[in-house]
Parts: sequence; structure tokens; C-alpha cells
Amino acid sequence: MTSTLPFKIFVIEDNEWYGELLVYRLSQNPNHSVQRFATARACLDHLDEKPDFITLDYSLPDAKGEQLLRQIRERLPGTEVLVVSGQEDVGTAVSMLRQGAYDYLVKDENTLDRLWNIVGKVEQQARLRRENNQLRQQIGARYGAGQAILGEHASIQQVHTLIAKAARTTITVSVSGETGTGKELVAKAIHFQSSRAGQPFVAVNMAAIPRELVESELFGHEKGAFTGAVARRVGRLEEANGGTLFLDEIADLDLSLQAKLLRVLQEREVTRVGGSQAVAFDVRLIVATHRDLLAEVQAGRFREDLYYRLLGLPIALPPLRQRGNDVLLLAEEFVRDFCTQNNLPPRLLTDDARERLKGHPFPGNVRELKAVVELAAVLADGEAINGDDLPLRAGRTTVGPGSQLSLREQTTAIVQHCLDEMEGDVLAVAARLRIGKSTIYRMIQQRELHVS
Ligand SMILES: Nc1ncnc2c1ncn2[C@@H]1O[C@H](COP(=O)(O)OP(=O)(O)OP(=O)(O)O)[C@@H](O)[C@H]1O
Repeated sequence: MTSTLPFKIFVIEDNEWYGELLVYRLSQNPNHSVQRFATARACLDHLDEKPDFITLDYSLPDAKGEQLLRQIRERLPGTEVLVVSGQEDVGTAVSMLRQGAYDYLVKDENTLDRLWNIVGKVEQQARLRRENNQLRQQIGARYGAGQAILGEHASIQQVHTLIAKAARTTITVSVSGETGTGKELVAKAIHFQSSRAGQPFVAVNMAAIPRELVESELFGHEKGAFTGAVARRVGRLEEANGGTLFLDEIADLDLSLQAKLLRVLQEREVTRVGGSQAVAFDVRLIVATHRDLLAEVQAGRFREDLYYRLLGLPIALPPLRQRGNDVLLLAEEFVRDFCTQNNLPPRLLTDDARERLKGHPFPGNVRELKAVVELAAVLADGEAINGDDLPLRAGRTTVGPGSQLSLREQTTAIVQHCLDEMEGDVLAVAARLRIGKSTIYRMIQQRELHVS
């Protein structure tokens, strides 16, 4: 609903004078469309008009409030019903609330003001809910089959197949791949292609939360559970109820918390920190890591039992440099999107730019490629993006003991770095690195290296 759509209210009240009073008060908001009905029958006859809110007098001439409430709840489960009644009977109020009434008001001198406040609150909640649904639908459309994850390489086609298979069930999925390869994108694609698409997708990055806060972030806490816990907080597991929980960088989870997570997942119940009551939850779990989890298990940093609990359906994302021509396909798509979004004239990659992109190792993978070509689209003077417009970092940050590149890729990166630094002087580079000049020429010929 946009705020311009009227908020439809039914007032069910057989006392004509009191009913008109309620209608008059509620109509003071020009966005309200208010109708009064004096009987249960008349209300039921008009339910197809789908009111957003109903005020219900408990004692009507042709039915008891409870009966009518039950029928309304069956036909319009999303419509809030407020009971307004002269009965000061607590038992009736409790039974109506149990049947799903939003609230219960006893007719007195404050009723009109309280009613006004309640309707305002319900209206706001309804608007947020509908906006939320609209956004979910829009986002869902973006993550539909083959939409968000671009690439024609066989490895990416295989990823699409696995995503479709994962989406059919609630199996746990473990996504692996270097940073920026699209692990979160895969998690969202699975969620939005599954029957849980209308429910929450909650992402938590284990590496981004201070160690001492991870437990309360995941499981929630009760008020006063620890210094700083000033109010009760629902954990991310509970927040994801009915939907999908994406635990990114799972290898960064502390060993002690790994044990707790395993217990919670096995029991499908969570107890908030400082709480005593277990709350059941139903989530589809997707985990991701850029590390080799099995190696973490072998090194004693990750529990083996949790590893097997989380492995589920593994999806491995290859680094961008192993996806052949996908680097160009992605680059062109990112440039096109960026230019459209920023009202720039279309910009095309020159042959030189394409060659450079193909030769770059992209340690930051798709994220890096996107940033590079978007910046190039900004920097380019005309409609062509030249090689020099691409802010490609030489291999400096990509080599060394912690590098994710293969030895051959690291070698290429080092030689390229020297070539750039020595302005393409092959002999000087060969002397500096103590390798044969023919090796360098061969690498240039095979387009592993570029001379600018
Ligand atoms: N195949 C792809 N097609 C289109 N865009 C992609 C693709 N893969 C990744 N991206 C984009 O690249 C960026 C990084 O992707 P994402 O955050 O999913 O990577 P990640 O592997 O989860 O990264 P990290 O390891 O840092 O958490 C995002 O903007 C994402 O939309």
C-alpha cells in the first residue's frame, strides 16, 4: 500500500448514536474510509471489500462478538479487529484476545482517544508491512533464476543448477570461495528462489562482530543479562524464523560458540543469554567461508561435528580469474548498469582495456572488478574505456605467504609489477629478477603480461 490508498475501517455497532460517534471521530483522518454496519450479517456481506481494520461491538443483535470475530479471522487473517464493548467482563476480553482480537476497549469517556491512537498504530504497522512485502517482491525478482549471478562459464552454470536444487528443499548449504566471489549473492539467490522468499533473509558476518557480542547477536539476550543489556533483544536466529539465516565467515566462530551453535541447531531451540526459556525456531541455514573448513578442522580450529552438521550441500565458487571470458561479460554488464543508473552515455571497453582485464588476477574477485570498471566509467573522457582508465593495482598486494593466488599467478604478478615500475624495460626486469629475458617475452606473447 502506498500512503495515498485509503485505510478502510469497518465500525460494527448496533447503537446508532455511538456508532456514528465512532465513524465521525475516525473520519477526521482524510486517509480513512469508514463504514458502519449494525449487524454481523451486514459486516459479513461486505467482508469482500477487505477492510484494513474493524472495530467490533461485543453484543450485536444477530450474533455474539466471538462468533463474528472467528469468521472475520478465517476470511481476513491479516485484518486487525478491535473489540469495543460495554461489557466490563475481563473473562470476555481474555477470550477475545485469545481468538486473535488486536485489543479490547471498554466504552468510557476515553474510548475515542484510545481508539484513535490504536488505529494510528495499526495503520502504520499495515503500511510498513505492505511496503516491506513490496520491497521483498522487488528484491526477489532481482534474485530470480539466472538473474543476479552473471556468467557463462561452466562452473557458474553448475552453481545455478545447485542453487535451483538447494532452493527446492531446506537443506543446509555451505558456500566456499575467495572474498568477493559472490557467496552472499548465492545465499540470497537460494533464499529468494525458495518457498521462504516471503520470509526474512538475515545475514550475520562472524568476522565483523566483536567476539564477546557474538553469542547475544545470534541467540539474543534478556534485559540485564550482562552490563549494557539494557533491554531484551531478539537474536538473529529468532529474527530469521520462517526464513533463511546466512552465517558468513563461519570459520571465524570461536570454539566455545561452535559448541553452543551445534547444540542450538540440533535442538532447534534457542535460549537467550540470561534467559531460561527455550524458544523454538525454524530457519534454513546457509554458511559461507573463504577458508578451507576441512583444513580448519584438521588444524583443530573448527569442530568436526559442527563441520558435518553445516556441510549440507556444498557450493564452491571459483575465483574470477578461473572463469575465462566471464570477466569481460561481467565487466560489460557492470559498465552498462552503472551508466544507466547514473545517466551516463553508454561506454564501451576498448580492446586494450579488455586485454588488461583478462590479464589481471583480481584478488578481490567480482567485487574488485565491479569497483574497477565503475571507476573507469567515471574516469573515461569519452565513450570508450581505455586500458589506462582502469585503476588496476599491480600485483603488490596479491603476493606473499598469505596470498590466495597460485605460485604461477604470483610469479606473473611480480613480473608485471616490475614491468610497470620499470616502464616496460624487459632487460632491466630480467636483470632485477634474475630470470631470462626470453621468459618475459614469452609471457608477453602469451598475454600473461602487458606492456603499457
Ligand atoms: N556472478 C556475479 N554476477 C554479478 N554480480 C556478482 C557476481 N558475483 C558477485 N557479484 C557482485 O560482487 C559483489 C561481491 O559479492 P558478494 O558480497 O556476494 O561476495 P562474497 O563472496 O560474499 O564476499 P565476502 O567474502 O567478502 O563476504 C556484490 O556486489 C555482488 O553483487
